[in-house]
Amino acid sequence: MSDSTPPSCEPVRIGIVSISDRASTGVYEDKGLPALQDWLTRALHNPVTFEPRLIPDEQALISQTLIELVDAGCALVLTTGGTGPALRDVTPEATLAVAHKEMPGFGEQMRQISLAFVPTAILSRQVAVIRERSLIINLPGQPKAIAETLEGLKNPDGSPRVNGIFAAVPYCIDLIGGPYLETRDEVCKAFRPKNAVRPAR
Ligand SMILES: Nc1ncnc2c1ncn2[C@@H]1O[C@H](COP(=O)(O)OP(=O)(O)OP(=O)(O)O)[C@@H](O)[C@H]1O
Ligand SMILES: Nc1nc2c(c(=O)[nH]1)N[C@H]1C(S)=C(S)[C@@H](COP(=O)(O)O)O[C@H]1N2
Repeated sequence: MSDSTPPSCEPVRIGIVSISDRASTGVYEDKGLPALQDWLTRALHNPVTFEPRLIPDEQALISQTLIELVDAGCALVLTTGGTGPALRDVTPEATLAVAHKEMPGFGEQMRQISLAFVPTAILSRQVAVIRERSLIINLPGQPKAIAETLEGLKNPDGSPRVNGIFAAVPYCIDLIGGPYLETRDEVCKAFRPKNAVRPAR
């Protein structure tokens, strides 16, 4: 726990899944897992136990991995890669196959944010779902897309220009009975309705 960790911070287990045929077979170095871990470590005060997985674009294996991570107690699972239109891109199908509820707002907002960065943002079919007490979110495979979609776009003075999707993640996890996530405002200011904000202890 770092010095800046509020004393009340609950520990959280987070699954991070990089889905790439080439990174998983060593054709190129995987940059997805380090990017996910770095961003989440910067954004969260909570002590995090990461559950990292690097797997190829195989639908059954992706679904099985997501189920295992939920069963292992991950309150949040973030995937990167395999959301596009290519024949091997099946991450959304594998995610929907394990869904108990769909959360379409996350995909809609991520495509909106990504349009501020690349015109091909509309090619990402990314989805988010709830399975049991876990929120599973697909992010695009470009490593830089991870911070872009989670954090959004900032003005030169650091104020948010387009809200990243992570702003809504802590309250979503509250609502499914997970740990209370506390973010570093300079990276991502989480939004909760007033009655859901826990007073500092
Ligand atoms: N895990 C990763 N590590 C590093 N770069 C990646 C990774 N995943 C994707 N990229 C980069 O982002 C681009 C788009 O990602 P996408 O998920 O569409 O990969 P892809 O073209 O289907 O190939 P693969 O599944 O073999 O990574 C890739 O071509 C690659 O340059
Ligand atoms: N923020 C952001 N979103 C992005 C991109 C990006 O570079 N940044 N790349 C786009 C591209 S080129 C594609 S093909 C789709 C799907 O990417 P994936 O198959 O790597 O998941 O994500 C899109 N979304």
